Amino acid sequence: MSAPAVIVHPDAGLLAKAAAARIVTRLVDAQAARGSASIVLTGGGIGIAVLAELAKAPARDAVDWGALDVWWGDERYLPEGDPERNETQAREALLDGVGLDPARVHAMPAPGGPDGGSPEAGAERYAEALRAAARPGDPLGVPAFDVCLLGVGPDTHVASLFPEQPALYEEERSVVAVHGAPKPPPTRVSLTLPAIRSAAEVWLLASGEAKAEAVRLALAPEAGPVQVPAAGARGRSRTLFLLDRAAASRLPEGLTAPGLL
Ligand SMILES: O=C1O[C@H](COP(=O)(O)O)[C@@H](O)[C@H](O)[C@H]1O
Repeated sequence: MSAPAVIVHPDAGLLAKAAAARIVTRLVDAQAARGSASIVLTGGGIGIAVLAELAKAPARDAVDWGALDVWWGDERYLPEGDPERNETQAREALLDGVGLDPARVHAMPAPGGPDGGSPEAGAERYAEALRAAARPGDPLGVPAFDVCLLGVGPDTHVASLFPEQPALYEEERSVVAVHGAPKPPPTRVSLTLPAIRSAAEVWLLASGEAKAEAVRLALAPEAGPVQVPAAGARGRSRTLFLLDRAAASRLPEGLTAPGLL
């Protein structure tokens, strides 16, 4: 697991633009090296703002969108097309406007699909799709995503992994159903921390004063992932905290890159 690096932008708007530019570079580099790329999307305010900026980015078509696998870190277990689904919001912000291969857009399950209304069955089906995309030897049967985006909640949750919930003890499964989430809706589907850690790069996004304490805790050396899920989200080769000044306002001096605060 990589040690986190912190990059601070002046405000949420610039954070979203800079993260979008960084995604273009990351995907273009991966496609130049291997011919294809993969990304894990997040929901949430700043996560969707980044996708909207990506849709407007002048360099966006440097990405070969048809050679990109799109996965999700979590989904709110709501019917397909529901405006609160992370998938619906991502489609509106970006996905419907670029030339993705529909077979490579791996939406998480919804009630009413082939799972008989069971989020557990949906989670297992998603884990199977991950296994099918993984290479032999990939731990847990999860592909080594080029980049996994994660919003950080004010309670330090990432994906749909909320503090102290059973999903945080999961070591065998890559995808789980979540019941009783403290943020609506209560039923969700989520990658587990071991699955998130299979990503080459994990980028945690946070903006606004309401996230400042969560960000501080996520970077505190003593934080454990059961109490502070964001502290357990790390990439194999790189972990970035992409913040605005307000979200970074409680970090100790010396943790942020010089000249950026
Ligand atoms: O419900 C969710 O919340 C988190 C964070 O959202 P934010 O609006 O506080 O940034 C998000 O990362 C997750 O994907 C989503 O399902």
